[in-house]
Amino acid sequence: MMNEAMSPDALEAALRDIGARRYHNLHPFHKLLHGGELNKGQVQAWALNRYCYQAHIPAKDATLMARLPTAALRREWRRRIVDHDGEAEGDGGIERWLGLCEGLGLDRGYVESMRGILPATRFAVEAYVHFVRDQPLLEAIASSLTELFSPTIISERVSGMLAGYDFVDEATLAYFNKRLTQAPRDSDFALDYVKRHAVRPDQQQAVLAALIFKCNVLWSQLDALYFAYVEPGMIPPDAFTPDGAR
Ligand SMILES: O=C(O)c1cc(C(=O)O)c2c(n1)C(=O)C(=O)c1cc(C(=O)O)[nH]c1-2
Repeated sequence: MMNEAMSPDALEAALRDIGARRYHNLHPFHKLLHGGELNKGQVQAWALNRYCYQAHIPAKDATLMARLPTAALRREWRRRIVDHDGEAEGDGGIERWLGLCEGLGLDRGYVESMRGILPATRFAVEAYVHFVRDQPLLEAIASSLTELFSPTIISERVSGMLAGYDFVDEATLAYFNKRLTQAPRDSDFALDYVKRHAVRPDQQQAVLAALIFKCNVLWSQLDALYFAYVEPGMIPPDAFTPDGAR
């Protein structure tokens, strides 16, 4: 534990160092996904499970927004909810994620029901929602900072998947185009907030821990996918089975 406060820039460097060592671009499942080395069933399993994450993000952001003290902060944060839910039926990131799932041949109703989600996916996603609901606001905001690192992985993913899979095209991956502008806008705001408000050493250690927690939320979802659909291939009862009965 450090006893002295870091400068805002040193704090940013420490946050970025966490991303460099723990962000989910480093996970073996992502390396397979982006390298074109998975089969269609494995890519379907990824999209299906990630739907659970996407679908919970607006709930997470609504609980965070409820605790923001000013109209200016709430206005800023509410854009995230609109980005995911859209302004109208048929619009927004969740809809685009469903489009990705359908483009991969999954049934929309099956995806939305979340019946085939891995138990560990659900636990990880719920842990994130509960963390943001229950922890101090500063830590809740800091937990979104994985998005600082997402533009790089999204670019790698889109080019890797287009090159690697004949069952994927640009329309299927449309979700990611918007994220390339939304994520930097959101993470710039959150980073600025954290640098201005995490001034004491205990606050700085808490925001670093929050980012580590969030990296673990993302990492453990990929562990579960790897264990069920790559090796040793242990699919839990009632979870999605590629080409199998649903
Ligand atoms: O494709 C990715 O690897 C990736 C990563 C992350 C992230 O780092 O948490 C998010 C997203 N995508 C994403 O699409 C998204 O909407 C999102 C919201 C959040 C958040 O914590 O509020 N993270 C992410």
